[in-house]
Amino acid sequence: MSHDSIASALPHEAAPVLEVKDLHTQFDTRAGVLPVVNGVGFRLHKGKVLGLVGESGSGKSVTGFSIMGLLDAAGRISAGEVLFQGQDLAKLDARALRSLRGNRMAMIFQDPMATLNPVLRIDVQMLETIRAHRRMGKLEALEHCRKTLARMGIPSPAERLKAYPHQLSGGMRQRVAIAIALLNDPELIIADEPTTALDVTIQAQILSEMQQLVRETGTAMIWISHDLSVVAGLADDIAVMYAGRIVEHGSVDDVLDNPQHPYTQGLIGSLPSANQRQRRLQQISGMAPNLLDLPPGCAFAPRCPRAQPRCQEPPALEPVAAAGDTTATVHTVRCFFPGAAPELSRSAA
Ligand SMILES: Nc1ncnc2c1ncn2[C@@H]1O[C@H](COP(=O)(O)OP(=O)(O)OP(=O)(O)O)[C@@H](O)[C@H]1O
Repeated sequence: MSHDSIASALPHEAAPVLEVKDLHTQFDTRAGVLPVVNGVGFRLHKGKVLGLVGESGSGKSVTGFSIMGLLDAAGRISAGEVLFQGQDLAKLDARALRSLRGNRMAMIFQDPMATLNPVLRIDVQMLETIRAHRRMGKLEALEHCRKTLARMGIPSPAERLKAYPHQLSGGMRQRVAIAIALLNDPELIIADEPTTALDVTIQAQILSEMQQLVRETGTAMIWISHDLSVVAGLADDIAVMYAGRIVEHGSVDDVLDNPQHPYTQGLIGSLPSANQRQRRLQQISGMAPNLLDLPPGCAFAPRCPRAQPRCQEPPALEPVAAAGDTTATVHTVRCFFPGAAPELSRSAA
């Protein structure tokens, strides 16, 4: 039984906020058609955080852009569905997508200046975001802006509202960009490595604020990161991407305590840990694949210590154990030879 049929057989499952089905995204490049997302699928429920992880170039950001309708002119969804509250976003035109973004769904970028306009005061930018999507008197809207900045841990929000972006520190700018994304109470947030450029203490504060926000508002969130340790503390589920495919998916506990795919095990093995002096940092040998020349079977096989002749065929995403009668995400792995590597689990790290 495939993962999809198991997931749809779960009893009394609430409708997901987002369901991505067999998503394929390509770019036209000079060298040819680049297949960047190659059959990604998952469900995301209200109040849940999915951590999308993988090495640079694995297709995490393009998955986020595809969902949000933010692909540039060279990119397109070539197959699949992106069901947001049941509506297929892949079929909406640019105008309809624009009206959903900043309103019912929002994206947060690594660089806050992708959101902020350098020549406009913060209050002007925030008020514009509110006015574009809802009716609110100016005083009420300003109060809403102040509260939203305060919610993101910004001190003296009334003063910050009068500032220009360059008058704020990098961490503060990112908090403001996140506050703008939150202004209209989105049902879905996609955060693309928003804390990667910040120092670790500010990163930890923002992660904890985001976690609280999800608990309070029930927003569903995708947190994109190359860093498993960041998503470990924040996400409910993890999807590990390699060469545009999900190779392992499940709850944080399942994926980190019982990783089955050699690639997930490699990512966990490369994490620095508290007892690092007793354990050598491991590397995943070899290079990420050339997307223009993907192997016919498992894309990870050329780097995989467990590869066998059968890996010339493409493995499907299959459940690790028989699905129980719970609504928790079924732990799945895309590998013909999955297996535990207990010395690499989070508890051993
Ligand atoms: N606009 C584009 N045109 C052509 N190729 C693109 C475009 N955007 C992304 N790509 C290619 O798609 C692949 C995946 O990129 P993506 O940004 O999704 O990776 P990622 O997993 O998010 O990595 P990173 O953490 O480095 O951002 C890369 O090979 C990249 O070069």
